[in-house]
Amino acid sequence: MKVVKFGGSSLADAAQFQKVIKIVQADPDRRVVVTSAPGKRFAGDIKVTDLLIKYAKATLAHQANSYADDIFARYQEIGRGFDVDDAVLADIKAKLMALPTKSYQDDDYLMAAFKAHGERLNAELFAACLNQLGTKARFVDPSEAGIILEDNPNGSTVLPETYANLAKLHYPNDEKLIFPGFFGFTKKGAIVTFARGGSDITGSILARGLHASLYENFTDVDAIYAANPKVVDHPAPISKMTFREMRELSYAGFSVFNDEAIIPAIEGQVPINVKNTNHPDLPGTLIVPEKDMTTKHPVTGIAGSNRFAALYLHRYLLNKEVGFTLKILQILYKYGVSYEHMPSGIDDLTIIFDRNQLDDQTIDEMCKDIQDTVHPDDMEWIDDYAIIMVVGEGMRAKIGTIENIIDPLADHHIGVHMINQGASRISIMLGTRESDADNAVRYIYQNFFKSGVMTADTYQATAN
Ligand SMILES: Nc1ncnc2c1ncn2[C@@H]1O[C@H](COP(=O)(O)OP(=O)(O)O)[C@@H](O)[C@H]1O
Ligand SMILES: N[C@@H](CC(=O)OP(=O)(O)O)C(=O)O
Repeated sequence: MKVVKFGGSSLADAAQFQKVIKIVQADPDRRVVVTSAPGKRFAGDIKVTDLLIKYAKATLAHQANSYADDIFARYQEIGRGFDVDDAVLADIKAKLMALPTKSYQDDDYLMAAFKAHGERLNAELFAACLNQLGTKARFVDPSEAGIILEDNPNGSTVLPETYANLAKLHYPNDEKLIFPGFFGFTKKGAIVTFARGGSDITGSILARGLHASLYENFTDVDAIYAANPKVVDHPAPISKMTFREMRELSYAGFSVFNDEAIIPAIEGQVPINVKNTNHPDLPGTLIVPEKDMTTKHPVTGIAGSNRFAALYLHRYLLNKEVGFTLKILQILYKYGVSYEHMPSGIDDLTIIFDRNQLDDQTIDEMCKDIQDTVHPDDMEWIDDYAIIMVVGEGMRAKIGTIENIIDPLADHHIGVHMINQGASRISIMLGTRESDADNAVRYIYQNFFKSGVMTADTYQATAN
């Protein structure tokens, strides 16, 4: 049995729905389908999830608005394209209109419930379209399947009982089960969502919980490429990579697959196949537990992400001082802030944060507290910090990779603030200024893939 997930770009309108339905019908093993909310139809379009966020904010601000009509228009266009029953569309409209009238634990839970309706209504509509075309399908609510998540409304994680519940779920041979992605329920029954891009996580949880033989993840690119195609022109496609490589690359900016979504697949050892809805016959990228790696090709991919900020601290004899780091960690704990990395030198420490979890007021108060508590000689908040991650299982056995990463950056006068080739032996992490990040990815890519180090063609040939 295969679990198959379709992203927002694959379900953006009736024409895309048509392609997805053909894919689902083409393979009887595709028995469990996960849908995202309708995504962008063209550059500059707005995803339904983003419209729902605006709708929630307007509701919280008691502002009159027409977002429910705008959102409904997206579903109506799709439903009309398949002649679905008027009652199905009327039900979608009623659910959208009713959202502001329901009661919620607090504003964050309201936001989660609004957002979740993007996938919920799309899954209901998708099931209706399949049935209309004669393919038996049933919408499955996450509460019915027992997808139980932590009490964290907009960045939740799965609880272990979900897997015990999924073990009891029956999936018949003659009926497709259609699950909405992105959300689940708390033990108290409130809707909570994963972080943005979290429909990938739902697919992965179902693949693990239902012991799928494959998790197919359909999107709008032919493969996962060795660099983001929006940064590097025609990057080399990756035909096969390991779970660990994907985890590191998605963490550092390969947004094609959510970084948390890899975890359930690893736990269940379910291979993932990322494929293109618009070219379903192409093989895409296969993500597997282990792969054969020749030492000739150290790098699989290069990712860059601007979502970071850093706090740099300098104090002489830092290495001799007992409890310096502990005091800082206690301050982070007090503000409920987690850190991503903490590279250090003899007298220096840099703490790298995910900028998305911090507001300006928290940064000010936290920095003041650190200043007053540990009295550093020098302290700097770097708001425009980027992380570049160069990843490849082949790096473990290859000496000299670091030169091929650093040299092109030095040649182009790109400052590197941090290099970390620590615990993970399959990646090297660099810190740069945000404005340098895209160029850093381009120059490193060129050095490995376009010069004598490795070409896109030889890379593909060996990866196959
Ligand atoms: N290394 C990469 N390879 C392929 N796509 C990438 C990569 N890095 C970033 N992307 C982006 O990820 C996008 C697909 O992810 P996403 O927009 O979340 O799709 P979906 O709507 O299917 O969920 C691609 O269109 C591409 O712009
Ligand atoms: N619709 C949600 C969840 C998601 O995973 O979407 P997509 O598959 O379009 O990335 C979002 O936009 O965050």
